[in-house]
Amino acid sequence: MLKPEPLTKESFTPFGDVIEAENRDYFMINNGSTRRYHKLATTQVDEGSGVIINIFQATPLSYPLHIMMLERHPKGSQAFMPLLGNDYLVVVAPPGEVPEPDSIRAFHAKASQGVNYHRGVWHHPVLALTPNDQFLVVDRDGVGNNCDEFFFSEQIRVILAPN
Ligand SMILES: NC(=O)N[C@@H](O)C(=O)O
Ligand code: NI
Repeated sequence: MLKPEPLTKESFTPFGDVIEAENRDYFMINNGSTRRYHKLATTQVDEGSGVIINIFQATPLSYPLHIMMLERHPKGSQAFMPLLGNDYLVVVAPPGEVPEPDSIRAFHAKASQGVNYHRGVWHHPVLALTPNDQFLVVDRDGVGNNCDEFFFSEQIRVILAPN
């Protein structure tokens, strides 16, 4: 059974960045009225591609969830930031030719935390916990395929239990 662990900058390092203000460095801007939590994550795109900003509106899958597939974006990073104040789940595996079932990890992301998957990191499509939840998504826009999907064989039973 795959149980989500708390999402922290340190624990997520093999997969990308955590976008959050809590306990992060900042400097003051706008004449002292604003804290700038600077460069919490960086976007990665291949030569000649651009970075776009989207909103994903997602509905929860049913849990416990049989993780049947993971995907990766070989040409660029992909960041998710919750917009409506809800926690969500993140399921990832390290970059590699195919995702290794034993290396799959799940994280419980707080509503104040975003994630930035580095290019090539295997991840499950967005896992909302609240109906019609919305996320700001920053990712790559360019020519060519930027989404590889990998489906596990029937015998591989990775079950995500959120609580
Ligand atoms: N396919 C798509 O745009 N969404 C996925 O990449 C995802 O990570 O949710
Ligand atoms: Ni994705």
